[in-house]
Amino acid sequence: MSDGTLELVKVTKRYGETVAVDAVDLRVPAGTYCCFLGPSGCGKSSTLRMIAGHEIASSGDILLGHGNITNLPPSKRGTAMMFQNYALFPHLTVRDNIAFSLKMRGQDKAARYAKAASVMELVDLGPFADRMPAQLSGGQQQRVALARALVTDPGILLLDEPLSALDPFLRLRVRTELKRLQRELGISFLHVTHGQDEAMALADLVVIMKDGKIEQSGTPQDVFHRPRTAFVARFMGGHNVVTLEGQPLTVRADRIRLGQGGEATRTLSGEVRGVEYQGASVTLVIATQRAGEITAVIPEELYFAAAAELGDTRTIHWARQDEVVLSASA
Ligand SMILES: Nc1ncnc2c1ncn2[C@@H]1O[C@H](COP(=O)(O)OP(=O)(O)OP(=O)(O)O)[C@@H](O)[C@H]1O
Repeated sequence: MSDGTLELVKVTKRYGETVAVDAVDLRVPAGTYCCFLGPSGCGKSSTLRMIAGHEIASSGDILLGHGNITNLPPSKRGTAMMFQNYALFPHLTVRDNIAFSLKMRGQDKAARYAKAASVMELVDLGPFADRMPAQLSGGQQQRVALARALVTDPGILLLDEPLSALDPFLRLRVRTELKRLQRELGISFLHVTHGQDEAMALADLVVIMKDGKIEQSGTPQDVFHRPRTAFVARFMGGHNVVTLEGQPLTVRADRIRLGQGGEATRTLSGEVRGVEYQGASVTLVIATQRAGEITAVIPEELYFAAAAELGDTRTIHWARQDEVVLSASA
């Protein structure tokens, strides 16, 4: 297995007039679970495909371990990619699907079947070795795709929306499984997703992209506690973005409380526009004059001590230390 620290240096991808990835710099230390997060079209998949070698960078350098892999063919990079649609060969058994790339590399049958068996064990596919892909469930097909990517002992595994085809229940299970595998293998996983909850649950490093650029990167806690821009705060969810005294700032919805605040708090009042019971908490939307609509997530017992009806006027407050000042951005 190669040393897997990945570095992108001013990596750019242009498709004609479109700049899909714009001079991106990023360092992913070996053994990191890294999630690329961002809205559709922000350049996540293009970045991944350039790392995999399925696209060639228009400019910039991609370094893996000690080597510059920018222009190497995919099979020489020490990376492997798991595709969204799995791309399994329908006429090959699970075992032969998994062993296929070893065959392409000229390994003899005994060696490639032995390796395929060890990877099948890793992802619990042993009992299905002789089945055809059409005889597998969606979750099992997904594990074959995963095993097929891992069979070459990559230094980095690239996953493009690996969970998007699964139902919500299976998605959670496979998510746990991916994290376990990444820890067990000790290699970096680079995982493209639309889902902030997926990124928060899995990542050591979250990279939030917008318009081909990295808007912010850091641990999930960093990004959630200290979003730098309104875009990041909104994209991560659970935040209010307001402008008070000319200063854009964000405060988490779960940091807002009902009633008058004391020292070092910000107090506002407004009309209750929405009340949603969510079990452990109640979500209120309060239309304030000074800061527009504020969403407050109030623990159930605090809410029912002073329940609100639509149209009521309510005072809310938050601690100033819970405010995060935002830098100018869309
Ligand atoms: N082969 C291509 N030819 C031309 N334009 C492309 C090509 N691939 C991607 N693009 C454009 O590049 C931009 C980034 O696309 P990319 O697929 O990297 O985004 P993404 O963040 O992965 O989006 P999604 O989440 O929808 O998959 C988009 O504007 C897209 O239309």
